[in-house]
Amino acid sequence: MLKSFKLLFNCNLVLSRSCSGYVSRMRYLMRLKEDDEACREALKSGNILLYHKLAPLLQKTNSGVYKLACLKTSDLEHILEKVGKDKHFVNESFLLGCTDKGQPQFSLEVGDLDRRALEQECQGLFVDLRRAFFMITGSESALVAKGQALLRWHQTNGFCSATGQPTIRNQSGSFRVCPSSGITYYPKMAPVVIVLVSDGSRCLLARQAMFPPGMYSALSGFCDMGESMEEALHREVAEEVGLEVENLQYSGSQHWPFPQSSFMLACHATVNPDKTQVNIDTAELEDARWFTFEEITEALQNPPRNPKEEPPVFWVPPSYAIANQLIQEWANQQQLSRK
Ligand SMILES: NC(=O)C1=CN([C@@H]2O[C@H](COP(=O)(O)OP(=O)(O)OC[C@H]3O[C@@H](n4cnc5c(N)ncnc54)[C@H](O)[C@@H]3O)[C@@H](O)[C@H]2O)C=CC1
Ligand SMILES: [Mg+2]
Repeated sequence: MLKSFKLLFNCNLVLSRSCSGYVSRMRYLMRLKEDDEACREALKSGNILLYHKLAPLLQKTNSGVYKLACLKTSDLEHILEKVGKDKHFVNESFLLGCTDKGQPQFSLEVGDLDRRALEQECQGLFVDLRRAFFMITGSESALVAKGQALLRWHQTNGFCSATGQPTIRNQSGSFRVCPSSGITYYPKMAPVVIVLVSDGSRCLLARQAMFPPGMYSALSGFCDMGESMEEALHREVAEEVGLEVENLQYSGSQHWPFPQSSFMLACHATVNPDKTQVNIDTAELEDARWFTFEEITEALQNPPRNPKEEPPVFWVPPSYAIANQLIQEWANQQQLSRK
């Protein structure tokens, strides 16, 4: 018994020595997800992102730009006590990941506490997430989006759909379980296709009535049950603008926290340049138009910077959104083909 234990112990040592930093971090996170005690321990030396009614806390740096606020657990405990909350409230946090240096990261919803008092104590500002995407970097955006999505999922999955009984979270928040039925619920994302359609020299962008004024994006839509990505993509373009696309080219994927966590699958596609007449489904879209390379270049170079200022007449989603990536790729391709 002792011999086999020693062997196992040595194997683990060899494994951890031979593992790359990335592999070690992933193994560490895997353990935190599954081991409540280890996760509680990690929280003590972790960083926490704060959300007030799902709006993340940002802090202004000395250079005047905003960054995502990552509070040390011990500092947050102190702040909570100052605003009249028990410091053990930090244990409600959910595990998000860890930094390159192995520092665990968590998210915590503080919507029941006084927003102004917290902003003052933390020297920050709770900002609507869509607005925050224009204010922080890409890697911060991915983390803050994940944090919000996880909080929202837990807020809306507090009861078992089979028994109606309350579900209980594990310490990391990687699942909830109904003690009555034994059903385990895991956080979910809905698959969504997004496609930038080109006729060779122009690209097709559309807007929904709910978009902010002037913003146009690539065509998108939720996958139906049983559909492949390709089928969903052909169907969505046909439904929304009455066109048949060909030459699908996969570009990439992204988690998107709205409306309830989407898994975005992004592609390029083309239409026959002789068949570009759009026929809009007005129940879904307010407008859909073909944009030239010059219009796209101008929009990419002039994103709206200050939400208080009048936005440009035509603009595209922020650089973090995968729609922006598709538009960038198309513009780069056009530039190359024009040389
Ligand atoms: N990250 C990015 O660059 C972009 C992300 N998106 C996201 O993609 C999502 C889907 O795009 P839409 O064009 O609005 O989809 P859509 O064209 O399928 O229309 C939305 C409608 O689909 C129905 N629907 C079907 N399954 C649904 C589900 N699982 N959840 C919610 N509604 C469902 C509802 O009636 C809803 O009103 C948007 O909510 C948006 O957040 C959209 C464009 C760019
Ligand atoms: Mg759509």
